[in-house]
Amino acid sequence: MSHASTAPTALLDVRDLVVRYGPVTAVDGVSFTVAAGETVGLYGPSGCGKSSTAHAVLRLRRPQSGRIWFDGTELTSLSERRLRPLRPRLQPVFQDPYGSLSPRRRIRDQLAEPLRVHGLRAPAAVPGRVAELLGLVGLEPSCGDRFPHELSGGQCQRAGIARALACEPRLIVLDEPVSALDPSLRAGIVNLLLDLQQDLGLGYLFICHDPVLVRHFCDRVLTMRGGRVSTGGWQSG
Ligand SMILES: Nc1ncnc2c1ncn2[C@@H]1O[C@H](COP(=O)(O)OP(=O)(O)OP(=O)(O)O)[C@@H](O)[C@H]1O
Repeated sequence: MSHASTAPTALLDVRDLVVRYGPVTAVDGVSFTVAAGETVGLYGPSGCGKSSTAHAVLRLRRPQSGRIWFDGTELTSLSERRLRPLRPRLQPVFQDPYGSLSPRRRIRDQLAEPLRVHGLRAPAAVPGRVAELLGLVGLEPSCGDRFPHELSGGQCQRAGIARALACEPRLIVLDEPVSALDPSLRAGIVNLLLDLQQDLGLGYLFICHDPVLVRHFCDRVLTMRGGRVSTGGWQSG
């Protein structure tokens, strides 16, 4: 049986992905899998195609070719309408902790929104779940009453992670989630992500250009260069 016709068993299965911007080929035939509970790193220098790969996985950008399977469903051919019920299960956490949240709404309301929109909790159970989410990411209950600009960068990134968790994801795409933070705060966020993965069995696709961090954090690392994944597993630099 050929690879293309093999039924995917991984949580995420990306095959022969190609992303172009006009004449620029940003991703050139990339294939990889992420299993439930596994962290796979996409590592490489600026411009090698990491974010374009992540955006295609999140369906923020349609690839020119290739197939992306998530939890047994092929995403690339799905209409927006049929993709909608899957979206909560596949969540992003981006580099800029303030940019991931709405500046004009209290954290509590931003955590409650996906619970209501996706029907994940009955209205009466929403405040309790919001408190639970704040606790899961190590934020004081009072943080729920604040606006993003009233939180530190680290607190704000925790709130962004809580918002992703509110959707009850199976896979989180972590696009440089600590690189905008003060170095003293990074270990706290990394350890939080590792603890959450252990407790919730999450799969992580971890986009990173820091060789030390990617090695520490990931079960497997794919090194990208010029839109392609180098063969031979881990390569430094
Ligand atoms: N919207 C766009 N329009 C045109 N070219 C783009 C666009 N986004 C990315 N590119 C180009 O695609 C290539 C891959 O970029 P991409 O952002 O995916 O790489 P990256 O590894 O994530 O880099 P960085 O770490 O700097 O974000 C680069 O040559 C980049 O200039």
